[in-house]
Amino acid sequence: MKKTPSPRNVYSSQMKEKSDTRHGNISKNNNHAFPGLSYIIGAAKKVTAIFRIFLPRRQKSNIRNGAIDDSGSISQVSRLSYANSTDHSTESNTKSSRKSSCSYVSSPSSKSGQATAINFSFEEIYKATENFSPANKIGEGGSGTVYKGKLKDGSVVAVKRARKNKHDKYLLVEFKNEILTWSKIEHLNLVKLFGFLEHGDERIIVVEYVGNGTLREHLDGRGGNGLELAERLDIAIDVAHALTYLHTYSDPPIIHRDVKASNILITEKLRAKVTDFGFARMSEEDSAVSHISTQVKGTAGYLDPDYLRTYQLTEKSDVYSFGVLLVEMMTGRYPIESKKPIKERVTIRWAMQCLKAGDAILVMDPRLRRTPASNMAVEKILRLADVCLVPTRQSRPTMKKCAEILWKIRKDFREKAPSSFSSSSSPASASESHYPIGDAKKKSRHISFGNDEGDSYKFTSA
Ligand SMILES: Nc1ncnc2c1ncn2[C@@H]1O[C@H](COP(=O)(O)OP(=O)(O)OP(=O)(O)O)[C@@H](O)[C@H]1O
Repeated sequence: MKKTPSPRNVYSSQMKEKSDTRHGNISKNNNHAFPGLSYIIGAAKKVTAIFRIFLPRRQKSNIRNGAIDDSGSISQVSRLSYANSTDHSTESNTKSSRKSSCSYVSSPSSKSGQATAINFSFEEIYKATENFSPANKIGEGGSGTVYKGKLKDGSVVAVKRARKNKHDKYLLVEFKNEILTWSKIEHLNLVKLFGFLEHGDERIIVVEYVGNGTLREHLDGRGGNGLELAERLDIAIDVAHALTYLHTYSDPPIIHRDVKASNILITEKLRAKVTDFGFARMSEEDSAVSHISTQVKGTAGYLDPDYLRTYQLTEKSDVYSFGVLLVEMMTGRYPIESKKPIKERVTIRWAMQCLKAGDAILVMDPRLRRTPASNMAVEKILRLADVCLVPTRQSRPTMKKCAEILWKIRKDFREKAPSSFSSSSSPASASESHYPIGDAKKKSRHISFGNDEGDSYKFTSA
């Protein structure tokens, strides 16, 4: 177990903040015993030909947008890790087609189950994206710009080009961390890494293209018509599977640290793939180490308060973020709604209060069709969210348990509303009535998920 410094000291005097209000990512560095060093070095040793690791030497707080204090108010804070510069000059590199300075790799088509990532050349990347043609631009994130590309073997890929910042070595550390972590991952519900390019101040990641927008866009109705409950349940289960794989079946276990609706990409069949491993952390080799004391990173509104308080990172921080995500999926709201009345601003707080008052129906996304079966399913999903969100991490379920509970909810919902799973599903109409939710008054944290016959999953929190 790592020795943890006093969070108070770190907060009071050793954090620097910088502002970028577009994003909500948070990164707070505890550098007293910065285990990132040992982690990166350890991980680097394990991979045969590896990156030269640049270790952070200074302390900083990296918070991209709003953080919530105990009273639920939002303070403007920022993130340093990715720079503001939009300098994407291609000229300096257009003549270069040499391989990048990172040389770890193998073929993306390898079936060995080993980590795979191609070390792309500039030439390949330029060809794939037609010189980063604006016509191929598909998105812009806190870390840079994303382009659609086509590799010479015909694979369609997303090319993520990091924003340049020569002065911030954290960018490089994060980039290398992302490649190292991502290259170890292979799961249907996780976006696959194809390769990377790192040379000078140019940092590019090439990943599987998932072309149907983000979950957040779907919830906003920007892609499709807002997702039916059955589709949301399938997506929640996909995310639970992805996180179960990372926590339980990947070697070493991986904590994603930035689970949020905009990091979940949706396929044409409305299934989910989790992306973005910029903040992910691998657990130490030593299985006795159950948590890591580290920089606090994540996104405002999704961040585990226990992690913020103690700097101890465990997989239960992802479980907390997953709880926030479930609430987001059931309500359609963002985790922080700064334009709503005060009591509704922090969506999880508002939703959980309504749930406990027996009014889960009030928080249900107005786009969702109201039926007795869907009302019941939403209530059960919110109860699962409630246990994911308990303040003490030990009391939260594992992701595997969350997946099992969601399967059961889906099975019951399918039995009660088979038509919800057919193609005839349509969004709620304003005229459809609201049905009361049965058993909504349960206030105990000891909850059961199951059918009326008592066939249930139980989870008891503290
Ligand atoms: N693999 C992909 N396939 C298709 N589109 C993608 C892919 N990855 C990202 N995008 C698109 O690019 C946008 C920006 O993605 P990116 O991961 O850089 O940023 P973000 O997750 O929104 O922000 P941040 O990096 O600050 O968390 C996404 O919202 C999505 O629309």
